[in-house]
Amino acid sequence: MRLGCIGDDFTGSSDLANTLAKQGMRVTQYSGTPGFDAARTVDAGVVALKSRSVDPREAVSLSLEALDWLKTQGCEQFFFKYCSTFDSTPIGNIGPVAEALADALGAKKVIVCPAFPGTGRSVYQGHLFVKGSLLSESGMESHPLTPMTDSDIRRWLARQTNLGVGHVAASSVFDGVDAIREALDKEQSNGKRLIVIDAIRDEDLLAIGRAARGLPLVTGGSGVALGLPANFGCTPSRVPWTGQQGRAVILSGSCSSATRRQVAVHSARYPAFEIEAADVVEGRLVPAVAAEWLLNTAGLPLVHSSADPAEVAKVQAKHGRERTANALENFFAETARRAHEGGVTRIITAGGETSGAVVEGLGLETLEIGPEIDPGVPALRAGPDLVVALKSGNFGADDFFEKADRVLQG
Ligand SMILES: Nc1ncnc2c1ncn2[C@@H]1O[C@H](COP(=O)(O)OP(=O)(O)O)[C@@H](O)[C@H]1O
Ligand SMILES: O=C(O)[C@@H](O)C(=O)COP(=O)(O)O
Repeated sequence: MRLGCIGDDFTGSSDLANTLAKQGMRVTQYSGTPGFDAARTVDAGVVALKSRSVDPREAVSLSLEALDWLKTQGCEQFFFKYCSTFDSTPIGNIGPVAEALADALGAKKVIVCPAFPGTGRSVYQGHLFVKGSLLSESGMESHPLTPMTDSDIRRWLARQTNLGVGHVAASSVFDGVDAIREALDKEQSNGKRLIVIDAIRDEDLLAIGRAARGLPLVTGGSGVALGLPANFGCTPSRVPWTGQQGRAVILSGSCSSATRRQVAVHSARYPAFEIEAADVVEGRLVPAVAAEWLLNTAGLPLVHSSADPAEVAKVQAKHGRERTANALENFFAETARRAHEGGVTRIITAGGETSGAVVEGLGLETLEIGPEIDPGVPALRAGPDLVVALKSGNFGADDFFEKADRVLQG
């Protein structure tokens, strides 16, 4: 293994794995830090953690454990993957984890770059934009767990860390690899260790990737990983895939705008079961009921709790943010387990936390990376009789669910 990656959620990890696989690396995604050695054929290992929304101390300890394992697998460079919308709170977890990894690796200048132009995320003058809106006006300001109310990544990150936060401006990035290296060195000599870099286009990310050659630690969205495989001699290639026949279901616990559109489009054509969060938290609706409905419903059935921000706020005010999230995540995990037990062979999930809960609930240890369904979302093989797609909240076209199932079938 040459590139060791730590993802702060499961959809994000598959997004990163997808980028690396398309650029020619042989990639495996692991659910949590494995208790076994990676296969010798793996070039890049992605340890998926559910560390985005936990206590910062837990996130640091999970990430350091993953780092230790990746080191023992022989990695030469490490990548910390977080969301292209920089999902975090004023106290973490991006800053604390990046700081701990930098200290553990003795990294003196660490790139921070959430840009992912393929999905409309760009960083300019240290500010993050999502499809033409500032991050704080993109809908992310009302995310159920990590509301992003400040688009200035430098300012937001500085609240989370004791390390100096620097910046490399677009003008240096446009001037190419040497200018980027010079700008990083300058920030380092000014005492800045976490350095936000502007990036607007894929070519910017490729240049940043080349400039990152030899740096022990790189952090960002999957975009900035675009240029890393070339540093290891890899070239873009077609990702092999054998499809999976059988029955499919969709589970969505994402309340992001893109998912809500996808849920609306899918519900107009296929059976859909909308669950009320309060029914789950208060125990009126149990997974057995949802699983039975899925197993008795033909077509491409969808179970979802993808409510709008006002409804989310209402249930959170009554039951608390964490309690509501945990109840729903456990609900989806158990529903998935029962559906798989009942013979389902293709599972499509929407939402990072939701997907993490489902993958852990199903006990899936490793995921092999297949072809891309929509930007940032690959098909994944979890075992001889199960394939999955883990869709990030704001990724995917409006007809994503139908399309995902076609790709999973092969
Ligand atoms: N109707 C709802 N009300 C409150 N919280 C919800 C509702 N539906 C889902 N959630 C919770 O909101 C969080 C959504 O996060 P996630 O699954 O990561 O989606 P996304 O990828 O869109 O951010 C999860 O913890 C989920 O359990
Ligand atoms: O970088 C991204 O945007 C994604 O890979 C990702 O991490 C999204 O997270 P969720 O929206 O919580 O699924």
